[in-house]
Amino acid sequence: MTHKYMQPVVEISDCIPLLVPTCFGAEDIEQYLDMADGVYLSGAASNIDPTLYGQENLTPEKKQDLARDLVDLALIKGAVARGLPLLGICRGMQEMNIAFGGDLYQKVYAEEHLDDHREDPDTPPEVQYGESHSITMVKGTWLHKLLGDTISVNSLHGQGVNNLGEGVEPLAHAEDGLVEAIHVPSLPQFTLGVQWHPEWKAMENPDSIKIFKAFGEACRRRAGNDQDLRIDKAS
Ligand SMILES: N[C@@H](CCC(=O)NCCCC(=O)O)C(=O)O
Repeated sequence: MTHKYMQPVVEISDCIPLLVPTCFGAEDIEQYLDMADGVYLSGAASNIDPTLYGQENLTPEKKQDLARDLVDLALIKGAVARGLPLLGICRGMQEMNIAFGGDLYQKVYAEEHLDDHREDPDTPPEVQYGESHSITMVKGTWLHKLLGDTISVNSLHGQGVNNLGEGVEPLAHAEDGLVEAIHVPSLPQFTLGVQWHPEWKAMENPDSIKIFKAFGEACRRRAGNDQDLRIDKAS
């Protein structure tokens, strides 16, 4: 978990991060969840083990991280059971879809009907995380109310959501139709997965600010602590 992912959760969501190590298995997940008011799943370069969604591995040249897969799937299932808000970014959104029984395109770039959503790794980070394409929100959804009809997003992924998991619904699509945001509207809590990276320079992006604020508010509602009780705001 890098500073890039943590900073907006601290500075915009106004949450206190509690990091869950992925190297000790999922045994202690319930104890971590006892201390949490929400679950935030970051992106990462590794691909999810496709046997977890019933497919053979079509990208053996790519890194996997089964330890993270197992911990994050357990975190998602625990968060669902406990009514904890869920925010997943990029790989985190892909994990959410798999946790609900969905699957992925293992190579979005090899699908004839889809564009290549990968970054150019030979360019500087500012270029890799720069605006890449537009997405259109599904009308009538809460994300449409929050962000409007369309926004521009960055794009740094080779895989993408194909069949949606049970109860998972799309909130936004890319120009080629690829699912760019999901939620699980049958659940009472805030759920949001996004395929782009709102955490990148989030303070400079009004759409990212709205997303991280919404997550923070959902966490505070879950904690039963809507009011801002910070000492520096008390006087
Ligand atoms: N392997 C998946 C993961 C995509 C992803 O999360 N990329 C982010 C990597 C860099 C970062 O964390 O900022 C895929 O390729 O679809």
